[in-house]
Amino acid sequence: MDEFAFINSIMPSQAQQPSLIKGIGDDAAVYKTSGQADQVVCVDTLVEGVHFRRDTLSPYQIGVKGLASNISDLAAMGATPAFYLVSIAVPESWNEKELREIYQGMEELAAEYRMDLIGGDTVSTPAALVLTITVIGQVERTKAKYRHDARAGDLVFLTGYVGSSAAGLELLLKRGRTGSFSEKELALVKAHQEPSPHVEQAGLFAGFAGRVALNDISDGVASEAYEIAEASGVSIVIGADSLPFHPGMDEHSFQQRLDWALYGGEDYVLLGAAAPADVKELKERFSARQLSFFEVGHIEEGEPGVFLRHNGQLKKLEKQGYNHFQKRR
Ligand SMILES: Nc1ncnc2c1ncn2[C@@H]1O[C@H](COP(=O)(O)OP(=O)(O)O)[C@@H](O)[C@H]1O
Ligand SMILES: Cc1ncc(C[n+]2csc(CCOP(=O)(O)OP(=O)(O)O)c2C)c(N)n1
Ligand SMILES: [Mg+2]
Ligand SMILES: [Mg+2]
Ligand SMILES: [Mg+2]
Repeated sequence: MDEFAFINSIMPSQAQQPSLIKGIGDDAAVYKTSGQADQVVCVDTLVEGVHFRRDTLSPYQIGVKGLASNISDLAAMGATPAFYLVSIAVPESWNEKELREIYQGMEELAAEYRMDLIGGDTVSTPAALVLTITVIGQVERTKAKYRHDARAGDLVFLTGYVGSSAAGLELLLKRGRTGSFSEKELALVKAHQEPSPHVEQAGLFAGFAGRVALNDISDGVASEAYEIAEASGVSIVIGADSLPFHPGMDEHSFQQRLDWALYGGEDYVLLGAAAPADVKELKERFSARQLSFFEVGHIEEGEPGVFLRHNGQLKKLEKQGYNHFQKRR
């Protein structure tokens, strides 16, 4: 069984509510309200042993990363975060101080975006700690950005470095979070532990009149590019030499950096596509705010697929990346 095939199998065939704009199939759901804004909602879970271990994230960082990864899904729709709800399942091995630290991590990030905690649930569990966060945000009516909006002729872009989180995770799995790291290594470790969701960037996309397709990088560039390709019915070509890597990865081989970027995931930067003239305009707007914007490829007509241009050759990539059910039957 495959995670994505499972999700497809449970997708309702039609909506009951006329206010629904987008249900399952993008980073978050979008629905109309009677006001000026459309509402945007999504939920994501962190599981001990799957998304973190006690030796990869501190309790504070579990809170930060849990909320950051959710806010990132709102950003991938062009939305501004507003509210969150937290469900926590706690095994006996976690004490009250640690739980408070998890909440402190969420609170500090929430304060940056003026988000309110408005509810949740607290239960016990026999084994691993599970943190499930629902976030709610808004976007100006009809301005949400979708994976299905890429067209042949578009340029493909990224709003930040890719591969850093996987590189940081590898360091953490080797040395643990109390290990010693050089300054460069620490930047990678932090990218894994405390990612910054691209909310300001989301605002620039939402405020842009042109068509933009967007997705955030949770499972790796290859997998997220496939999601845009499949949703838009297009073929994506990515230039290996155009992928932006953190200088902390300089001493690793190019192949290693490429693998981390394409298949590592958890970078929580935005991957998108827009027409060349619009990309030029977006680039200027990003530059004026001193935000990164990297052109990494283009869109062609054809069967949905993702290709990597490397050393003058074009290679079709597998839809590989982090897949929760990959090893199951
Ligand atoms: N168990 C589930 N039940 C209903 N919808 C789901 C379930 N799991 C995932 N989805 C939906 O499937 C889509 C893809 O999910 P996912 O790959 O987790 O997105 P993301 O990587 O942006 O978090 C989203 O629209 C999500 O809401
Ligand atoms: C201890 C540990 N092992 C492995 C990973 C790598 N990892 C776990 S989940 C994941 C993918 C992202 O999580 P997911 O639940 O798929 O987020 P979503 O796509 O729903 O946003 C990755 C790369 C990790 N973060 N920590
Ligand atoms: Mg996402
Ligand atoms: Mg998800
Ligand atoms: Mg995933």
